[in-house]
Amino acid sequence: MAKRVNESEEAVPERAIKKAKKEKKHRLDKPAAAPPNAAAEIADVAVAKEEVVNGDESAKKGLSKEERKALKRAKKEQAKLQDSNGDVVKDSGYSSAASKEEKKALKRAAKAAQEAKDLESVWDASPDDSKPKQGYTEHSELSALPQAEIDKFVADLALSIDDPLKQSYRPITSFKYLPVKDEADRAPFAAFKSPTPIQSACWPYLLAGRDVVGVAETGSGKTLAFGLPCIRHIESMSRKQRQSISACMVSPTRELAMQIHEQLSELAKPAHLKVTCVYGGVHKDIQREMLRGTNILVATPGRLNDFIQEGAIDLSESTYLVLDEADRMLDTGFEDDVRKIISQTSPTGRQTLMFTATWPQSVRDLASTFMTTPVKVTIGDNASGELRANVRISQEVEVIEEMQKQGRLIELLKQYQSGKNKNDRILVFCLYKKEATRIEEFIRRRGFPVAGIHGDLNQQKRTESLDLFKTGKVPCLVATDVAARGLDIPAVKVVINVTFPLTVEDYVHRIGRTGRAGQTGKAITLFTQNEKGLSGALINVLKAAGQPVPEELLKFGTTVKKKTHDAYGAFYKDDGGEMKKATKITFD
Ligand SMILES: Nc1ncnc2c1ncn2[C@@H]1O[C@H](COP(=O)(O)OP(=O)(O)OP(=O)(O)O)[C@@H](O)[C@H]1O
Repeated sequence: MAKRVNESEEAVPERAIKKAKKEKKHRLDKPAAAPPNAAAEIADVAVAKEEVVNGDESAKKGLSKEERKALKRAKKEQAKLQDSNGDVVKDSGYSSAASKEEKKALKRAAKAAQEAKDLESVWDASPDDSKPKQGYTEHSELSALPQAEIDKFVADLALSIDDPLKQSYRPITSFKYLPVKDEADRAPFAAFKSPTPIQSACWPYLLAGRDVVGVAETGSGKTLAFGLPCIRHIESMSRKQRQSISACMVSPTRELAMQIHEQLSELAKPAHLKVTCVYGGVHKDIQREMLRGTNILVATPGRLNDFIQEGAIDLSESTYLVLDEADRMLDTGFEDDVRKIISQTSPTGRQTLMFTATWPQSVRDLASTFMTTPVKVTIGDNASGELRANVRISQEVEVIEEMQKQGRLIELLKQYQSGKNKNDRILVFCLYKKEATRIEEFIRRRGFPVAGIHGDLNQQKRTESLDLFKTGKVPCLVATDVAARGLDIPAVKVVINVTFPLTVEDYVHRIGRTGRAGQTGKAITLFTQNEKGLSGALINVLKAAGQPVPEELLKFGTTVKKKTHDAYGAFYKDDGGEMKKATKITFD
């Protein structure tokens, strides 16, 4: 069961505190005459705290200013309470003076120290000193916020955090609570008001060096959620450690890899780290040249494995591994490639991250085999990670006949791309490459400026089409599912699904190209008899997002069938590596 953050605060093990209390009880001659009062309690906590902290300066750093002060006060008090034999000589009245806040602060202090120890044990999986020693110190002002404020934040944003180690970090509710070495490190966030929910919930755990599965709606800032801690991870390394590729981020499509590369390069500027992108469909020579001095590698799996095989890339020192669109990466089409990649990364002390908007049951077990006690962060009142679409997208489903589709598409384009909306961006999805070519031609013939992106086009043409669409020079783009995941294209007003995708997960990603970064969006789906096997799953997605479910769709049935095709993932696997043929379905 997922636990809401901070709910488990009381459940933090305070073994050291208990031990100190026990020893103290033993020492006292008159335990019955000196029942534990607040003063003794506080002193005990202080003793325990000291026990935990003393041997470890870094743990001390885990305390806020307030916590340190409270600790000092408690220690002083304890000294007053004991004579040279260690016996209690008087009740100083501290119990009444000791405020609840101080007790709370001490508890948090003990917890912070314990967490520092726990964390160390996570990193101690690597016995040598060649791995980064990460640590996360909660900003003192964040620690000082009343718990009620944190609880409200968690409830309002529906953050759900399931942490087997129960570290219960407070979400980083504001950029000012983000630990930075230098104020310049905040520059990449200058345009943003506050961290998105997935960023605020994940950052503390990622900065602390934990493995994380992050599930949050499309367009919710997951790239920075895993990108920022990556920079910090490498900054915590010695110069020598940084000489190899320290971090590797894997993405299912070339365009998404390029986009991650672009964002990470911005983020890495203040730290002077080099980010390089390798993907299929272009000559290897230039990419090979670019690899020298790389700190962070962004790649598609096939090209990455090619380079590993020929010895141009060595991931043996990579201790930060991200699978973006993780469910896609772990599905049949990519699983073997991903296994190979993971087997090449550092076997010890590796931090493994998986991010996605959809987290089907079918990949969860496999994912856990690559991770160490991962924290699962889910956003959106969806602790179990059910399939959910972004609720700011209004979804319309029209059940029609196959032969009516083209006519209806033109009607929709006329409706949404005329008058003052002439330049509104519309993304049209098809299922097959040949279908995309045909639809693109059809739209062009009807007088609409249009571009296309799919696997039959060479990379230059794909990049060109995407640029034309991104910059608004061409307001309509026809795409296959190569464009379904991750692409962050500004102001896509409408997504039209001419043919439904193979999975409802892909549907959620396709429509997620609109309504990004807090904006609203619209998705129109033409649904035919041919896709009726997916009607149940689609109905669930519509209902969960509070969207209307047409009667005609209900007629197809509400049963959710198990995913049947192993080709999921192999379908648009599109990098330069060896292409694995889809096993059950063949595509044109
Ligand atoms: N804290 C923030 N506040 C506002 N906008 C943000 C913030 N962080 C990131 N963004 C912007 O939100 C947009 C979407 O981010 P991103 O592409 O990382 O989403 P995503 O969650 O990875 O989406 P998808 O699931 O489709 O891959 C980007 O334009 C990004 O610049």
